[in-house]
Amino acid sequence: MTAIISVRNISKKIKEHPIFQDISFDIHKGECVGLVGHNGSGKTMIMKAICGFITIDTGEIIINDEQITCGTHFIRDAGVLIEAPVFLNTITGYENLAILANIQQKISKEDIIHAMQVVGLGEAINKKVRAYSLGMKQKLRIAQAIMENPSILILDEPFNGLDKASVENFQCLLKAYQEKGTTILLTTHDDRQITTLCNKVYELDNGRML
Ligand SMILES: Nc1ncnc2c1ncn2[C@@H]1O[C@H](COP(=O)(O)OP(=O)(O)OP(=O)(O)O)[C@@H](O)[C@H]1O
Repeated sequence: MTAIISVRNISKKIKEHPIFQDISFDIHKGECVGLVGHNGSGKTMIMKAICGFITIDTGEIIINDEQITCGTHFIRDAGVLIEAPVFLNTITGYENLAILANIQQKISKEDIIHAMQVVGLGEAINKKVRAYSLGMKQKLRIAQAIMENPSILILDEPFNGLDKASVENFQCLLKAYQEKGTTILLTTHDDRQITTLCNKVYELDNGRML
């Protein structure tokens, strides 16, 4: 079976400091793969490379048979949650997502509202983002990642800031996505999420795969 995401021998240095070295792995359709490792081990940077947000020095990244190249070929049909997006505080959560949805023009108002409801923001659709709590902002980021019903999800510590019930809700959501064939790459520092969700786990130490 051809891999949806194929990472082949990628390496990157910044100012002679190795960020990640000789990383290779494949992710097949419907798999949920976990990247784990201590702070600064390179998880986020590898995810950024996979999305085409940063350059790599060597190796290649192939997604759905297309080579990812920073600046020209970004990941497509993917929901990405890496670092905090800049939400506008003075408008509602819904309006923020509507602005972002307008870029691709793939989804309707109902799709945005549905995404907000499934992550547990049903009551906060028309609330200004400045009145959102930390966990609510995290749910808005998740809603943004899933709203276009992407075939790939790249999620960097998606459970951060979520309460217990919201963690369980999001786990169920990810399981459902996986069952319908969504390919998922996630990082988390919580072993329970890895055990519950991931088919495969890759551990990083100082930019190298163990
Ligand atoms: N913009 C940057 N310029 C230089 N070095 C950077 C930059 N961003 C990250 N790094 C370095 O890259 C290495 C890997 O960082 P990365 O953010 O990928 O770690 P991580 O495994 O995601 O950590 P955490 O668990 O804390 O999120 C670290 O040594 C970090 O200092």
